[in-house]
Amino acid sequence: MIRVSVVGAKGRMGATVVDAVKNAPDTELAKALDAGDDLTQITPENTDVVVEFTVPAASLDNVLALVNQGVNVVVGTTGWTDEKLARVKEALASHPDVSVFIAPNFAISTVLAENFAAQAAKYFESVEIVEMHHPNKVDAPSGTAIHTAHAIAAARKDAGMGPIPDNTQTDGGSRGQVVDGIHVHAVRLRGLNAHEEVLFGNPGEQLVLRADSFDRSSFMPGVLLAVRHAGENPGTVTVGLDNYLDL
Ligand SMILES: NC(=O)c1ccc[n+]([C@@H]2O[C@H](COP(=O)([O-])OP(=O)(O)OC[C@H]3O[C@@H](n4cnc5c(N)ncnc54)[C@H](O)[C@@H]3O)[C@@H](O)[C@H]2O)c1
Ligand SMILES: O=C(O)C1=N[C@H](C(=O)O)CCC1
Repeated sequence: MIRVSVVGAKGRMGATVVDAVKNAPDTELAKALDAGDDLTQITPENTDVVVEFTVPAASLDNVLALVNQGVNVVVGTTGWTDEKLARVKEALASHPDVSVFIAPNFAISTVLAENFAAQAAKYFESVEIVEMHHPNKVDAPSGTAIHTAHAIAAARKDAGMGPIPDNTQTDGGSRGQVVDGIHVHAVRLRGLNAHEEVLFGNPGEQLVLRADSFDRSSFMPGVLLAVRHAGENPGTVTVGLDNYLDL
């Protein structure tokens, strides 16, 4: 049995992970901790891997503490930047037996949509991203949309494409946030969970890639997949569930 601890266990995602870990045939719950709890309770003696779903402001410190305690970490919290990733790599250099895995999105549909978007990117002049989430979400744009924008921008750059055409002369904020040259629009609407559309355009044609997570259960197969792979690449940080899919 894989012994899994959950940090952020009282949150929407953390509580769903606790149930998934209890119900999977090959995992068992070790510790379930939330804000204010002492993370030093989690040790390699009681835990094989920690799943961390908290808030962007707390996640880096949690991951650093857990790495320093010698346990593998699977992270779903958003807000990761190159600077934060560099801090994790630095910590792993002193703990070469530990691995960290971060996924902006654990839903298979969304991971596939992002992969398809990266493939489509070089064939379309225009692209914009619309992400739509429940109104309790604290960050915008979503970590997934930022990750998708970077993947599309990298594919456009590899293909030697120039800037996306846009003759907007005045913008009162209505064109969204520009991430790596790509406009990203965030919708917060009661009734939604987590949804993303990537709109591609050429003269006379459009391609729309859309992924919908209607329920948090959509993330659990991906979380369990990452848990089962935890520790495979010790001393490294891996980003993206696509690393564990046959794409
Ligand atoms: N990767 C994915 O597939 C995926 C899916 C859904 C949500 N998310 C992300 O996961 C994060 C959590 O989302 P949520 O909807 O569960 O949020 P939430 O607000 O419901 O839960 C966050 C939990 O973290 C706890 N917390 C806050 N600070 C803490 C700390 N320092 N130590 C321990 N626990 C702490 C809070 O008390 C709360 O219980 C967000 O960043 C969200 O964007 C990622
Ligand atoms: O509900 C959330 O919050 C989600 N956050 C992630 C993001 O910001 O991309 C993944 C989807 C759900």
